[in-house]
Amino acid sequence: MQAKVAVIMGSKSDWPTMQGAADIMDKLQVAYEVEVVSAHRTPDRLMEFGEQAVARGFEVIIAGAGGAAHLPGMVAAKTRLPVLGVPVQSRALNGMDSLLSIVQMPKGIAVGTLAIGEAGAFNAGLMACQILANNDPALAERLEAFRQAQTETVLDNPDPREEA
Ligand SMILES: Nc1c(C(=O)O)ncn1[C@@H]1O[C@H](COP(=O)(O)O)[C@@H](O)[C@H]1O
Repeated sequence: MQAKVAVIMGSKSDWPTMQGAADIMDKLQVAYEVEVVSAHRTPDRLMEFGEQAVARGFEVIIAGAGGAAHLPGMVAAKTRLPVLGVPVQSRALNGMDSLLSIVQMPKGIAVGTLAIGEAGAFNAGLMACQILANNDPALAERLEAFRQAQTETVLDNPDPREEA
């Protein structure tokens, strides 16, 4: 299946966080590719990735990075594809550095910034699915079913003192 989502990250050490995006895309049967690309450590690779992303058939890019997280903004600068930025939780500053590096883009180059950490990565994957579902009725159905099941789990377990 042609992967329409690219999940890129600044380092292998980001994978435990970025796996959240993979988890929901696996669940919703959306194909993706995963690559380490770093604006700082592999700048030429980043430029090449950004230049070739449309031709490779991607429709959404999820980019996770921690600390001085320039990757999402830089890849957004090189492609018209929507970029979803995931701030990876850094040890020194708890991810506030990552968040602020990603969220405050200059007007004219957009990055959709998600929450810090694995939940943000999961939601980035979910949002990628929501974008693709606009042109994929079968995926839209799977998304509706996922949302319905989530709602039912909450409604079926209203007592906060009991295990879900
Ligand atoms: N923020 C960036 C970029 C980038 O923005 O291009 N490249 C690597 N990094 C980040 O450095 C952190 C530490 O990386 P190491 O664990 O490899 O030292 C990672 O969270 C990575 O995303």
